[in-house]
Amino acid sequence: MTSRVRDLGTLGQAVWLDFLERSFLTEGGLARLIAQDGVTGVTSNPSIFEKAIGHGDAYDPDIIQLVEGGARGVGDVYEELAVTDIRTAADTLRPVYDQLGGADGYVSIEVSPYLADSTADTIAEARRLWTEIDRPNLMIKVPGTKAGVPAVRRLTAAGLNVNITLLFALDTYKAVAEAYLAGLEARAAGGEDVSRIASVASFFVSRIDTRIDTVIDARVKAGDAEAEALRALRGKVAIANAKLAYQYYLELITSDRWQSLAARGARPQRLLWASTSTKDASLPDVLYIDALVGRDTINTIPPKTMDAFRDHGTLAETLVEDVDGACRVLAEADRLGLDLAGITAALVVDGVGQFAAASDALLGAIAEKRAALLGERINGLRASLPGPLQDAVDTRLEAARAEGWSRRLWHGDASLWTGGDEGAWLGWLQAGAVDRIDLEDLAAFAAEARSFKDAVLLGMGGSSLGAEVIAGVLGRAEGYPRLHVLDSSDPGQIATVTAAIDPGRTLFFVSSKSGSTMEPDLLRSYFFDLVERAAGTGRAGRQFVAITDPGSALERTARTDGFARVFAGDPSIGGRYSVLSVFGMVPAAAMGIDVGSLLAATRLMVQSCAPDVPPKANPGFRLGAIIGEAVKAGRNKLTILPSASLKPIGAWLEQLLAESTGKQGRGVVPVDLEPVGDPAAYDDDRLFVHLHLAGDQVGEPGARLAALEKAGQPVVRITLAGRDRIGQEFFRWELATAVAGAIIGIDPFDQPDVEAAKLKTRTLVDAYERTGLLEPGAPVLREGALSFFAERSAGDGAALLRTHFEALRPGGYAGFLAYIERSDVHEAALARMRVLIRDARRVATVAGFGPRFLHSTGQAYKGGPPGGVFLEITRDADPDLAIPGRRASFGTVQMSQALGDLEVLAERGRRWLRVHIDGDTQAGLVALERLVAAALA
Ligand SMILES: O=P(O)(O)OC[C@H]1O[C@](O)(CO)[C@@H](O)[C@@H]1O
Repeated sequence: MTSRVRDLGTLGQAVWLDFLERSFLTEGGLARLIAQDGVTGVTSNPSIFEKAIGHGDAYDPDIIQLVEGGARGVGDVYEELAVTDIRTAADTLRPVYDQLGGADGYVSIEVSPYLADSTADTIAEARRLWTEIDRPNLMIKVPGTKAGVPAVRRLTAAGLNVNITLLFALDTYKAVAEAYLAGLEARAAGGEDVSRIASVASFFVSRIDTRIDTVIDARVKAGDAEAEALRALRGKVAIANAKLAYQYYLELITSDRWQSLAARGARPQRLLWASTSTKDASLPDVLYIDALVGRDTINTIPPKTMDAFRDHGTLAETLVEDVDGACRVLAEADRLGLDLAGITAALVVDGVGQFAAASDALLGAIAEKRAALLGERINGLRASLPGPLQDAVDTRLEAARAEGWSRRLWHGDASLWTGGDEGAWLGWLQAGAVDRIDLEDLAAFAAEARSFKDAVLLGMGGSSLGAEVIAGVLGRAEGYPRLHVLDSSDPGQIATVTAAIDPGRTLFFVSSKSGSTMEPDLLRSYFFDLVERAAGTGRAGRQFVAITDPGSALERTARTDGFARVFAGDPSIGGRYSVLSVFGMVPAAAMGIDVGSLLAATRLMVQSCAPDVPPKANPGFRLGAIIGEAVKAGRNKLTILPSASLKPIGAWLEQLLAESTGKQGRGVVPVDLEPVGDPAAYDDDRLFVHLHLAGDQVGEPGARLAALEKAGQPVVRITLAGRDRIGQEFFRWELATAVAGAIIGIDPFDQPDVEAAKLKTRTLVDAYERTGLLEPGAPVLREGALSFFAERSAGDGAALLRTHFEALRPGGYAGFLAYIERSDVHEAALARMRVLIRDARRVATVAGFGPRFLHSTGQAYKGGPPGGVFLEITRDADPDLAIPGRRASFGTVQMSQALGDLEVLAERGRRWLRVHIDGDTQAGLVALERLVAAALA
């Protein structure tokens, strides 16, 4: 059968197919084109795969199999699918390749466009694909970028077939041709065979005209004096450019340099015309086939254009016709100021961008299919946002995609944040990885832990909050110790834990990344002494376990005191990001929790947030964009509304968000444990996040969310199908916080304002050790059991409180800093006062128990957004508790912390008032509540 397409071969031009798709391959489409039209090759690119895989359901059975077969990430899924298709195409073309002795019969696959700026990464990926696909008639496509050209030389020298893509400019083509020659020469110099290597230089044609003609049309429309001359160049420049490239090729193959390689059997690098479908409907649809026919070249043609050529193409060796005319076209373009060099340079950048966008679309489509397949195995997220916020989030996600944020974040590119040392603090990204936690060792440790009735974890902030969530949400398994978290210097709180345990049958975790935090150190000495007294001198160590970063003071103490175990943290993970590392997993194991399956469930989320998942399809990025854009829109009070079983996650989220983002006068102020109210109670500074565990009652938050949503408040709903999905939220929120930090423009891994309060405390405690004195200042008022400390007096207690609350402004917030025992009763008393203030003033309210919050939200209260108005509550430590070997008691330490905290708040210009309770704390709180109500009335 005759075929006009096949006849191109008689003129020395090979025809390749610029298309690939699974069913087309498996149903014999390619084989038919080979047989009927003499097609001798196939090219693919990210856009082709996007069209093939990203739409419809042809690949779904494979995707299901891949996802179910090992919960793989989307990049892996894509590659498996692409590799399968490329192998099939290569095998279909193999007879052609064999028949032509390797002169043709190739199929091309492109390295990831994300690597276009890195020579080393391009080389590594090309080699990986070459080895994985393992076909002699494979070509690896490398972009003709600055970084791509040196890769061509190295890959050619290594014996790979290379197709250099995205060539527009003659100069780049010359550099690429040179790289091929140099690569072959390097091989020849090493005595290696050069006869089995093929290469093509893919010149993109129509895109040049599209750009130039747009400029021409604009100038003509604007009444350019040269309108006629400009119009005459429409649809001509790209072809002229290609003709000159071909002239260069003809020169090159006659050069001595080439001839000596040819004598060794080397094959010339053929020119391949790509982008040959006509984009401008006013030009002939076979323009870029008809005009580019020449010996030893290739035209890679999309199916529709091939059909058109088959129907009405013209067969003539046009490439060498009227070369002078081509020179004249380019000279005329130059005279008319059409900037071909600028346009071709921009086209390379654009081309990489387009392929990256296609890859993103494809990976996003796979991510969506994967998420649908995983169903409830992955926690859901639904957001209902007011229009402008939704628009800002969408714009951000698209910008983040175009700027490669996901990949840059995973690669530790600090320019996403402040360009500081952020890249050194990303160890948590790997924390969910299988090999990071020694599961066998943890299982052995869990078996040892069974002999204890209770476990007490001594640690602050990130060194305890994660473990507390795990204990509260997952609970201990039968036969394993009950976990008590002690993150306080409050004597009452310490006494409560002490009373709840049998010191001789309790395991103690001393948990501190830095190993130098004051509270766990004091608590360690207190409990060590207690156990020594119960178990006998020299025997306490076996009940103690340290979790700390290598080389810390705590590690040394643990060795000296004969601790049973020392678990080493990862110094590239900051405290608040450490829950999926030993800081959360070791206590989890002690509670009999199956850490392996917790991490396996978590990994589904990690993979959903992987670098190759574009931001819009990436659950962590989506949440981060919502938080970051909400902050930018003034909605910086992230109000946490968990369902009953998830309540403990609030404190962990508070630290993560506040300490990470609350600095330089910006960031999130998390609002936890504030009872949910009616829409009228809220201003427009909120973002509500509801976390719901399947099986929990919808309850208060759930029921009121709809009303809030209706009132135009932004509401995010996160759903967990099971308790073991809690790890997914740890990871999602860590990533979201890092993303929000990038949007807000701060370093989410430091805590610059925490240190100040620590220093003040230390000074006060040290002074006390020397003098036995702690000067709490003189109250401006005593009223019943309450003493008021303020900058100035203002009448009675209610009046003082009224003046205090009058400082609250829209967008500000009221804070309770309670240096009292953390208990349900106290929490409820604070909650009642919070509601009074919120409903009276329409401001957000926060509350923290001291010193616990100092290691958490304290950062944002001091360094974050202004507008905080703080009421500090202290009380007499009665009974107090002594600290072994120290003059200062726990009560003294706690009071020093309260005073140090206030000093720093005052220094930072925050509004403050301290109320000290004499005698019974509960009664004092009741009295205070009455005064607060009166003050707000
Ligand atoms: O684990 P460490 O070093 O004892 O620190 C405990 C907590 O204290 C802080 O450093 C704040 O003081 C937190 O960032 C941290 O999570």
